[in-house]
Amino acid sequence: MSEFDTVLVVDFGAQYAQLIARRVRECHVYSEIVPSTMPVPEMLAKNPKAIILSGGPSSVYAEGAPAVPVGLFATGVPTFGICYGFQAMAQALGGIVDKTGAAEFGGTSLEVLGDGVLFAGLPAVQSVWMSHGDSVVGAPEGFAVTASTEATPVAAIENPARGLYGVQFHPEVLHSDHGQAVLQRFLDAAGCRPSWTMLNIVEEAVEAVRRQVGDGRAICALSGGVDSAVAAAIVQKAIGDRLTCVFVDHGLLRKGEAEQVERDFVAATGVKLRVVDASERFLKALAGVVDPEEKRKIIGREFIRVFEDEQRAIVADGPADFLVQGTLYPDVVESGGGTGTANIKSHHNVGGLPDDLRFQLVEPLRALFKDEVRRAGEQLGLPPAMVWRQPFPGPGLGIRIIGEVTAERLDVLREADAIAREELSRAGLDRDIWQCPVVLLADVRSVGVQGDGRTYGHPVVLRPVTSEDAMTADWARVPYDVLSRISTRITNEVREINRVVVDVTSKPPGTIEWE
Ligand SMILES: Nc1ncnc2c1ncn2[C@@H]1O[C@H](COP(=O)(O)OP(=O)(O)OP(=O)(O)O)[C@@H](O)[C@H]1O
Ligand SMILES: O=c1[nH]c(=O)c2[nH+]cn([C@@H]3O[C@H](COP(=O)(O)O)[C@@H](O)[C@H]3O)c2[nH]1
Ligand SMILES: NC(=O)CC[C@H](N)C(=O)O
Ligand SMILES: [Mg+2]
Repeated sequence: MSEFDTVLVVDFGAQYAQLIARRVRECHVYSEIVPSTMPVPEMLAKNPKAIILSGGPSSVYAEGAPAVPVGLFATGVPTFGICYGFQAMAQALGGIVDKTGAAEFGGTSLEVLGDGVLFAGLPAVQSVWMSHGDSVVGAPEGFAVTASTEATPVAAIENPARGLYGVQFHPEVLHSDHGQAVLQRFLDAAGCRPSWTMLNIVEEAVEAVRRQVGDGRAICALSGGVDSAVAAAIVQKAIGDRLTCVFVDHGLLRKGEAEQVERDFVAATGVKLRVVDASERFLKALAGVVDPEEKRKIIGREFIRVFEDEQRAIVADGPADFLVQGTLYPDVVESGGGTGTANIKSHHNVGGLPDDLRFQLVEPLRALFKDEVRRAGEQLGLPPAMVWRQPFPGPGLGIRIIGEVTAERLDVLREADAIAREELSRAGLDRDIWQCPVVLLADVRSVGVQGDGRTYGHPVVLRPVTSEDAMTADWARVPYDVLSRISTRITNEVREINRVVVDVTSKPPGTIEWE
């Protein structure tokens, strides 16, 4: 018997399918996503202890709407439907789903009815987060209705004898006050043991890499950030010194970054590291380019070209056909890589990869969120400074210069960025702030007065944000005196900049980076 139980999340095209999986993992039960088109025997091969049906954009009664996989309810595996998944379950079992005109979006008050399993011991009235236009108007036979809202009389149903449960609201979002508790009750009812930890995922990942790479060789795209450091540590455990890490100085790094990464990474891990100065080729490729997606694609392509050169350079050692990247789930979903999700921006390591990629990718963290990766990093014994380092995007300062990227502009931004980082650290805010991009509006000028003379310089934008996982973010309330010190120092010390502004936009609607 496996040491831990598995819960499958059947994805009907939800924005937040991974969020469901992650909430299950927070209950110490392993969880992974499968597409709703996966046949039931394939699901059973994964030996699921329970199944969760996700939300999705379709209406169950529409033509071509994704349906519950045939035969699922006959398997006897306890199943929990959420939103679309709830509607699909109700319909499949003979209930009635319709567009009632009673749409609910956002916070909604839910009234618990009777003594069901999912709401046991929870408040009789609670706030839940809704996002639906269709409703279950008739529960299937054998099911009790266990909650309702003003607009939705059938807001939750259950048939504990069959292990089937469904809710109209989204327990996975933090805005549902007792969402995590509802999920926990389902997992308990399904008999899932809380025995899964990050250690399991590390061990599983090491095993999977061993299977994938066999006795081959790999190079790891190493950035000094937490994601690639954890990925490298996992792959090193799997294949030892058949791994070589490659850190690319693309000229878009921050002040002192190349030296710091080279020094600290090798000291902390003992992994073989090659540092490549490729700044000239990146700058050349970016000359004249202003479109963000174009920049991202160029950077993604140049990265790969550098790795190919490196592959040839270390070939004396034997060929390295595998490329390890610290890709996380948000990189994938924003690049449009989820089932039916939109392309927001092409992350260089996913949507920015060239079509003629010859490497086989090794991405042990592709299903995880940053805070989960940090926990894995701690389990692997990486030093806190590495585990807690703020994220810095692979395309670097290239996507923080709005306009063409040039060597001079990079120098200006590097100085401003170094000052902001120094002052935020000095104020002890590193752990409170997720990250603080500094953005140079290179094509914008404004009039200033300095030393009794007129200036006509550029603004920089400070973009301090707080976040749990980079999927959503809020602007950080940095104390005024800290902002004031940053502003004064930047305008005093960086001649080209005569104005500092603060970005007070959450995500959504803004993204964290400006491009
Ligand atoms: N300068 C670089 N040299 C080599 N590989 C890089 C570089 N920058 C990014 N990468 C690769 O791209 C991946 C994605 O970058 P990303 O910034 O999301 O992750 P990270 O740098 O590892 O962690 P963090 O998000 O904390 O910065 C990295 O994990 C790494 O594999
Ligand atoms: O490796 C990366 N390659 C990229 O192309 C990329 N674009 C954004 N980011 C980082 O991802 C998080 C979410 O950023 P956005 O809100 O701007 O999409 C934030 O932490 C960003 O810094 C990137 N990381
Ligand atoms: N978020 C969802 O799963 C929505 C389900 C369905 N499309 C509705 O509007 O009711
Ligand atoms: Mg990074």
